[in-house]
Amino acid sequence: MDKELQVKLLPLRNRIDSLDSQILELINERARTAQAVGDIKHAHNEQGPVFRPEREAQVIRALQGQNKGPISEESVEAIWSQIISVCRGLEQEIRVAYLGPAGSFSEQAAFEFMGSAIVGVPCPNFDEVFRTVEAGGANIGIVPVENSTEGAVNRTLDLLLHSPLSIIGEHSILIRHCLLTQSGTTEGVTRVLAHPQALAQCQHWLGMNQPALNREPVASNAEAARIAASDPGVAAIASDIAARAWGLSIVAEGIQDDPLNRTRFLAIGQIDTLPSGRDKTSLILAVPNEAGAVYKMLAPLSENGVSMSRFESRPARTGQWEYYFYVDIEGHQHDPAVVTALEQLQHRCAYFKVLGSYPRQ
Ligand SMILES: O=C(O)C(=O)C[C@]1(C(=O)O)C=C[C@@H](O)C=C1
Repeated sequence: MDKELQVKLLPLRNRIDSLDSQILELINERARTAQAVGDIKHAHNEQGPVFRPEREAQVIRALQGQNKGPISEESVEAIWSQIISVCRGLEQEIRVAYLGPAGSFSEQAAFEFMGSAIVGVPCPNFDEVFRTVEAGGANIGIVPVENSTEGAVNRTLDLLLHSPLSIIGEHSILIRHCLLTQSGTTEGVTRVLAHPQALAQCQHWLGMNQPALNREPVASNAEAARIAASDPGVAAIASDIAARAWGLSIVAEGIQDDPLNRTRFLAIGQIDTLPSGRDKTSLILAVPNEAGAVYKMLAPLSENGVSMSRFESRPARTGQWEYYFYVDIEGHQHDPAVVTALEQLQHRCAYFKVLGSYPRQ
């Protein structure tokens, strides 16, 4: 390196070394303090959850509020999610279940939401994610609930209906699909495998660029990558992370029809999340199949100034054109306006379930 450049850089690098030493000492002090918090939690209630989603959201939002830059608010979130993850991991080993195998978007969402200091529990399907968390094999589950191109993930909605678990958080990620094969070309390839949602999200691109490939649905994109890794006649639609995980080559990147394709994931668990100051509450409702019933059912929300941010319906499978309505509202179920609205709403519904309140992303 040029001598003059070295002379200029040296004091700045020395300063960075000294700052890093201070940051390291402070992070370790923070970790020891979190361990002390953990000791108190364990002493008070052996089964008590170490993971407090509302507290983590408050810590990050407070720091974003104090941040004077030049680092961005997203960077504050990324750095402190990781610091908190490590502190939490010292308090207790946190197991997180999601749809595997390695390299799935669910895995990406799990590690982004919970940080790297977790033990991943990949599951073969969404039912198994719920079952694993319900049975205590994992503390948290991560499941997709909606995609910006394809809409609701119906299996997740159906599982939420009967599960005793609560929604404790949400996290959305950008979905970038790639076409993957062993060779990096589609020569000799006859089939393309992917999760049905991914096939739907790439249908236009496939029609224009790979019309000869037979499209076949499988349980997950990562599963498609796993199969492609052992069969040169198979292409998979999956992430670049899956390409690395399964030793595949990328034929084409960003093949989803919508370049801003996002999927929102829910964190599910057995925790009663407290108000964080900026929350959402998810409900499942049903009313008899009568004129104006849905309108009447929802009136208590607007009457109490509670905003609805999502409304989705699923057939109740009674053969009577009856539906379950999946409704997200702003606020926490303990907020006074929400308490009143939910009390009134419950009286108008044939079915009423609070899926949980959790910090808004
Ligand atoms: O405040 C707590 O309850 C902690 O356990 C500390 C801490 C943190 O590192 O800030 C870690 C885990 C919890 O999910 C919330 C916050």
